[in-house]
Amino acid sequence: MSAAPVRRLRWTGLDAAARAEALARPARGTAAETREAVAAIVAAVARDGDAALRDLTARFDGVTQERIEVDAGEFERAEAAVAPQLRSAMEEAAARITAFHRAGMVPAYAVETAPGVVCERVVRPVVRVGLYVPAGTAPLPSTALMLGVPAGLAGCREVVLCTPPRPDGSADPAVLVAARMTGVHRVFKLGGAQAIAAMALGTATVPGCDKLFGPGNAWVTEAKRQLAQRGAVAIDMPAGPSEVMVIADAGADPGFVAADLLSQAEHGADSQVVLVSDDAPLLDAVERELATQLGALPRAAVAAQALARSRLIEVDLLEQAFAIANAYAPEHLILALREPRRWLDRVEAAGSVFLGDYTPEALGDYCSGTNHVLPTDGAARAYSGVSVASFQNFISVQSASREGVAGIGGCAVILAEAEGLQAHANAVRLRLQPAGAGR
Ligand SMILES: NC(=O)c1ccc[n+]([C@@H]2O[C@H](COP(=O)([O-])OP(=O)(O)OC[C@H]3O[C@@H](n4cnc5c(N)ncnc54)[C@H](O)[C@@H]3O)[C@@H](O)[C@H]2O)c1
Ligand SMILES: N[C@H](CO)Cc1c[nH]c[nH+]1
Ligand SMILES: [Zn+2]
Repeated sequence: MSAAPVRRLRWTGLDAAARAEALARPARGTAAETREAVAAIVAAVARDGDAALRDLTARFDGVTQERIEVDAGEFERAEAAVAPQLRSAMEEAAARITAFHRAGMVPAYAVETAPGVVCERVVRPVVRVGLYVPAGTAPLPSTALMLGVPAGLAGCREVVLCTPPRPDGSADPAVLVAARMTGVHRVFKLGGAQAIAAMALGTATVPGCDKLFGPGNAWVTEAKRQLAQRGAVAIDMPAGPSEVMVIADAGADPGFVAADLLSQAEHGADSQVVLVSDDAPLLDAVERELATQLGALPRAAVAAQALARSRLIEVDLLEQAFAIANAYAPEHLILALREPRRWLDRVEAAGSVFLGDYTPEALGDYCSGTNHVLPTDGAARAYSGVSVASFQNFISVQSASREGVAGIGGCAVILAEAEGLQAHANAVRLRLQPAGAGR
């Protein structure tokens, strides 16, 4: 397969409108069509529960389901089907994901903010969580690790996982092994918007969850958005089609850069890959490498479609590249630069950053230890990737002694009266009276 023509742009020559257009994510299919299709799927699941799940799975996955939930026999068959080498790679990855995520756990704390007044924050797991593991174009057992490990560290009481069925009606064995490895309690063979609706709304078979996690295609992401918007469930973040932006200088290896771009392009036709460089010869060399490497990929057809919607941007100065990256807020940002750490302070919005020529994004996808469930579509401006905290609630607690309220109560009374909220003022003032005075 020959390389798809990747759009090449010179930043300096673009006016404001052309720059905005250059950084806009291309519309996926027709967005309105996706919105309407998802609304209909959600309405069907709300109305008909399991019957709708069976219909929709037949329609979109081509599978007629007797049983939606994975049973003990299927888990056993999965354990037997997964090669020992794959199992130990998953164990190795899970250990590093655990190490990184455990180190980032936020502790409870307490502060005496005034004599006799103690303010605390205690940490509790979200009780029932729903994980989505994609398996449309490729089953992603690594996503089961990325979600299962932090859910386990948080101590969630019920961890439910949905993943699309294979054509024979079974779930991907490696996804099942990863689910078991991380302590997931129940697995359902459901994909797409119907899986999200089932976990958000609950059906006779699938328990309704408090919060949903995980990436997915346009239907999955839109279902999460719609269900969160109507208050049916909380969600982690918008985590849609994969994206990578590479900022490369003249010293970057064009082969490495092309390989990193293709590694995200192969996820799906709607993946976004963008290269920004201050070196025209590097951009030329990457274009040539893309053509060569693409031809050898089994998923060349998918990657070529993604490349056709992506771009190579030439800038005058690397400073401009960082302004572009912060405006675009990519899911993944690779700094293929000679002194990448020196530039890190300039990064304001990105899901995950990869420093230097020897840190391919694929390491973060699988086994460096960081999470690969990350905000897409510019959501990295305000959202962070999944962490243990995503699976926790942080509850503030305070206690004041009689002396404590005596010390700070006057402050509350003044503020309450300024807001015209007399009952608030009374609730404090009553406690400021000497013991037994009029009570
Ligand atoms: N942002 C992240 O953190 C992150 C991480 C991993 C993967 N991803 C992305 O996740 C996505 C996975 O997508 P996928 O498609 O391979 O798997 P998926 O599991 O997300 O979607 C497959 C499901 O989509 C449903 N579907 C298919 N066609 C449909 C239609 N016409 N109408 C309604 N529903 C339909 C089916 O029910 C099917 O089970 C990719 O885009 C990948 O880039 C993102
Ligand atoms: N790159 C994806 C996140 O955008 C994660 C992934 C899973 N497997 C391979 N890659
Ligand atoms: Zn990937």
